[in-house]
Amino acid sequence: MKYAVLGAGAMGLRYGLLLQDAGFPVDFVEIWDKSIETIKQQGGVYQSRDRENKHLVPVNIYSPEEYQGDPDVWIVFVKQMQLADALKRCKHLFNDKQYVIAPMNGIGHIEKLNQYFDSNKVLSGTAMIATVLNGPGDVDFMGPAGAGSMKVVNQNEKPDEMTHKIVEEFTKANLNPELTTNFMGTLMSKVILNSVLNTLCTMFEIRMGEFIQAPTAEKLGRQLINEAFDVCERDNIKLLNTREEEWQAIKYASTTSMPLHFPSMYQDLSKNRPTEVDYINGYIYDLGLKHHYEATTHDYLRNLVHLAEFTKTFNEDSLLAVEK
Ligand SMILES: NC(=O)C1=CN([C@@H]2O[C@H](COP(=O)(O)OP(=O)(O)OC[C@H]3O[C@@H](n4cnc5c(N)ncnc54)[C@H](OP(=O)(O)O)[C@@H]3O)[C@@H](O)[C@H]2O)C=CC1
Ligand SMILES: CC(C)(CO)C(=O)C(=O)O
Repeated sequence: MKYAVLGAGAMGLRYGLLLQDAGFPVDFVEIWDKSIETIKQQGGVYQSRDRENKHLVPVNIYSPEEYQGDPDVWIVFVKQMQLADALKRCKHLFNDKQYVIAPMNGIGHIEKLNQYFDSNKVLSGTAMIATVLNGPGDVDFMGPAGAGSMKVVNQNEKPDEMTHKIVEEFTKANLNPELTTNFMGTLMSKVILNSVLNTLCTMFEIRMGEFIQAPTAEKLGRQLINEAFDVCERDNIKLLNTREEEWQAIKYASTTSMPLHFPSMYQDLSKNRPTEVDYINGYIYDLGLKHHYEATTHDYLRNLVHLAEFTKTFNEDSLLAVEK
């Protein structure tokens, strides 16, 4: 099938380049001007693995306004905050034959996708695939070839022929997809993992492998997991994991599958950009509120991440102004 990847950042490039390498036609539709300019100018994307073997891979890249293709499947990988604008800029490109899959972190994307795609053609999922964007058009795949895995899930929880074809082609591309039929349970299991790892590693500027060695890691992690599970139970979400399994998944990712990874939230903070925390811990807190339950630890942590964002953009001049 023909794919268009919306977002040529870390994950968009990883998915698109792997599919292209497996022989499928891929176009990249990018919303970040600097990235389009750089990729066109350098004649492709620089791809490396664990910082080694950096090489140039030619790609097709367009702005939404330039693109004229009609893909079978859109793969959407932008930050949650960018999605509404990205979809608006692409709306002339969408039609009712196309499917969309968006395995982004956090929750906030589904209702936005539903403004343009019928829910029967919306797939989401989760990506346990660590990837770093060194800069525009320069992507680093973390882990050996074939590393990482993902879950694929239909919004209507009814896998059809197209779903199976997507899973088959993603398998050929080494993305290791597993099909599930529990929409919210699948998404929330990853939201919970990110609510622990992305926030805590980001604020302390540490890799996942450093976090997990901390004597307090388990206590911190389990408290967040317990609160998030309490919220999900109130919302009748049947999670894929038990509380214990969720902690073990965090432990496994941090010790075995990606210990050297700084979660993607850190990559935002370190470049002085806003994070997705409102779509992760913020989503858990807001969902709790709907059931008159306050997930206070998640709220507190969300605000700590916002404090970290603020300190990164703090301007010394404003302090001088306060002194006067
Ligand atoms: N990276 C990962 O390992 C994983 C990410 N995800 C999820 O995938 C989705 C897409 O994330 P991801 O692919 O990581 O994000 P991206 O790499 O797409 O983020 C790139 C965006 O960051 C901004 N940016 C500005 N300056 C820079 C710079 N110097 N270097 C890098 N980026 C810059 C640009 O937007 P602007 O200028 O508008 O700020 C650009 O569009 C998110 O939901 C994320 O949580 C899921 C699993 C793993
Ligand atoms: C790869 C992983 C799972 C690490 O938490 C992730 O989702 C991220 O970096 O945002």
